[in-house]
Amino acid sequence: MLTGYRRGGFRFASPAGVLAADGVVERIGALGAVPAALDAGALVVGLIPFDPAAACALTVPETVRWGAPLAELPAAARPVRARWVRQEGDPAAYRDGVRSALAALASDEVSKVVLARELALTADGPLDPGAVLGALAARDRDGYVFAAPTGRGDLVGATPELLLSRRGDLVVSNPLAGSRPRSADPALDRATAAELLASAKDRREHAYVVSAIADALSPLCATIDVPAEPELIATEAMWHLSTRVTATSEATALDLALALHPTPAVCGTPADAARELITRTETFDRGFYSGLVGWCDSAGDGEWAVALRCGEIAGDTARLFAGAGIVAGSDPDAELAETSAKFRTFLSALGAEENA
Ligand SMILES: C=C(O[C@H]1C=CC=C(C(=O)O)[C@@H]1O)C(=O)O
Repeated sequence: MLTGYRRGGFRFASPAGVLAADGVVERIGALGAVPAALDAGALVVGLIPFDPAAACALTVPETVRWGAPLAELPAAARPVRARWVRQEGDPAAYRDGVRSALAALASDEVSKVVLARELALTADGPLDPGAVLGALAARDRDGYVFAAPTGRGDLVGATPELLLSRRGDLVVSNPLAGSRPRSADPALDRATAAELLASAKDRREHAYVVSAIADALSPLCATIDVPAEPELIATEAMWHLSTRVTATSEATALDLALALHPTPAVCGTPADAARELITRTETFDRGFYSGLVGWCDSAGDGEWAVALRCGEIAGDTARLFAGAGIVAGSDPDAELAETSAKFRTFLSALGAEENA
């Protein structure tokens, strides 16, 4: 179901199952144009950008199929056989950006900001987004693996972060923030995880996200449960601090997700000052990276993941994105290393490595 992805389609694999949507009944280019009511059984699927005022890439698809979760299927690893001819990125500029963010933090302009960088890889021929999707799905059986058209190309990724799901009236939001790269040495890997869980700086970075989510959800929910302590979760490349917030609400999954987006896991605190600092510091347009990817149905059920660990594939180029939360006490070299580690899953699916 996943590798059959073609431009104009939509694929979204979550721990609940795989959604394959194809064909277009209606294209929705702005959040204000999302139909207030859908025909029974119809879905809205696609991408919402980091900047909610920018154009979105949502559709009401013609056909919708659901399949078993990836974790229940055999993993068919299929590396993308591309010959890479060029790689462009500017790690030094990222480090400088972190330094200016630290100055903004010191002057109390913001308490947290998430800064991202871009890595562009060029192959000697056209890339197949369906093959990249398949390679990511073979490596990540438990996360949210997706492909969707952006207008310029296709955004393909494997994100660990669920912004929000709603089934019936049960709402789940699972923010992540505070990270360490994993290690191939099991003892070092366990020690790194324990160090992350005990790190006051990372707990602060995480707490900004959890409290923003609790504040935004509370007025829209009849009940809400916010665990007091974060837990650890692992992807192939990263450890993260994670908090699973549960709530009950009658609002739709899309309305709830929009009330949260962008959280301090991708923007910062306070949000307006952080967004301004991001615009001033980052040298590229985030587009759909750190936006939302998912679906909502006519009953208001749905799942929206944060579009991270992803790349936009257009022709022979893959543009990858990764960011890291900066708070007082962050170290520019460590944040750069964190973004490199976050690139790793996508790069290994491409059969590539970051040039030092
Ligand atoms: C912004 C990204 O990650 C976010 C999600 C999890 C952990 C994060 C962190 O520890 O900085 C980020 O807030 C990214 O992967 O590009």
